[in-house]
Formats: sequence, C-alpha cells, structure tokens
Amino acid sequence: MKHTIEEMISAEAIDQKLNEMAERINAHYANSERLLMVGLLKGSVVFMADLCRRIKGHVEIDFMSVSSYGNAMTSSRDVKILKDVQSDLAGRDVLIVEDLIDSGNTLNKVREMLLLREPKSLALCTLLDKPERREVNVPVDFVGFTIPDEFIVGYGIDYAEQYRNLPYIAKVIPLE
Ligand SMILES: O=P(O)(O)OC[C@H]1O[C@H](OP(=O)(O)OP(=O)(O)O)[C@H](O)[C@@H]1O
Ligand code: HPA
Ligand SMILES: [Mg+2]
Repeated sequence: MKHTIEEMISAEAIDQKLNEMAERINAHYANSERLLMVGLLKGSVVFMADLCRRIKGHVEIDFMSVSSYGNAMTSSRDVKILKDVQSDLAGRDVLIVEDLIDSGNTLNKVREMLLLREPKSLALCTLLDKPERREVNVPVDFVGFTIPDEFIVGYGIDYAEQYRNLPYIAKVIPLE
C-alpha cells in the first residue's frame, strides 16, 4: 500500500512519559525482591530496553513471542506461543511489557496463560492504548499514552516489518 507517515508522539515526549511510568512502577514494586519484566516480541523490544533501565532494584528481563491470528469460524482470536519465557514464573512478581493494546486479544490470552503458572503477582504495562478498538477487556495497570484509532508505527512498532527503528511514534496515512 502506498502511504506516508506523520509524527504523532515525539522522542522527547516518549522519554518524558517513560520517566513518569517508571516512577509509578518503581513505587508499585518498592517491596518486590525479584521483579521479572516479560516483553512480547517483537514490538516491545525498544520500549522494554528504555523502560527497564529506569526500574530500580533487582530486575530480570525475559521475552516471549506469540502469534495472533483470526479464526474464520468465530470472531474470537487464538494466540499461540512461538517462543516461551525461559524463567519459571511461580512465586515471582511478573510485569508484562507490551508496546500497544489494540483489540486486547494478545494481552488477554497471554495474561490467562501466564496466570496458570502461579506468579506471586501479574501486572500489565503498555506504552500505547487504543481503547476504541477493544474487543476484550484486559486489566492494564500502567498505560503510557491513550491514542485514537490510527495505525501506528515506530519505536518498535511496524507496518510490514518496517519502521521499528524510528525513534518517535507516527501514524500511517494511506495515499491514493
Ligand atoms: O491488542 P491486539 O489487537 O492483540 O494487538 C496488539 C498486538 O499487535 C502487535 O503485535 P504483532 O502481533 O503485530 O507482532 P509484533 O509485536 O512482532 O509486531 C502489537 O505489538 C501488540 O503485541
Ligand atoms: O496500530 C498498529 N500498528 C502496528 N501493528 C498493530 N497491531 C495492532 N495494531 C497495530
Ligand atoms: Mg506485539
């Protein structure tokens, strides 16, 4: 598709927002001994790298990769684990780190799967939230920016694998 992109959230605004998010997360986990941050590949990589460097105390990071795909028979989505975390989550404080919540299907399924592993606590954090697109309700503990229903790229987020390297967040504008 022919398109152009237009900056929506500057690198400076992201940097400032991460300071605020980290402050809230640090306060929440002030008494935690071994926080485990779990990023969902690939979109969360840039956000995770910048966020985890602002979190204090003993912090570990891990990643998982899931595939979401439409099921032709129903409107619900299936989520498959392509790469699992290496850490044992039992008894741990776990923070899922996501770049973007759109329909909510990805985070909802990941949350359900990880809860079965009996973490001590499980919280969710996302840099971007598009509430207008929500299909399933997911309890999100830490949200960066609430954004309108636009197709987003940059800061880890792609359109056809392009633009993950942009230092800012942009919207995609289709061209005739
Ligand atoms: O709320 P949802 O409707 O489930 O959509 C949000 C998910 O979609 C995107 O990931 P994608 O599956 O495109 O993979 P990627 O992270 O590797 O880009 C994004 O990074 C979120 O993980
Ligand atoms: O806005 C988006 N941009 C890129 N990938 C996505 N996956 C769900 N929503 C989006
Ligand atoms: Mg993703």
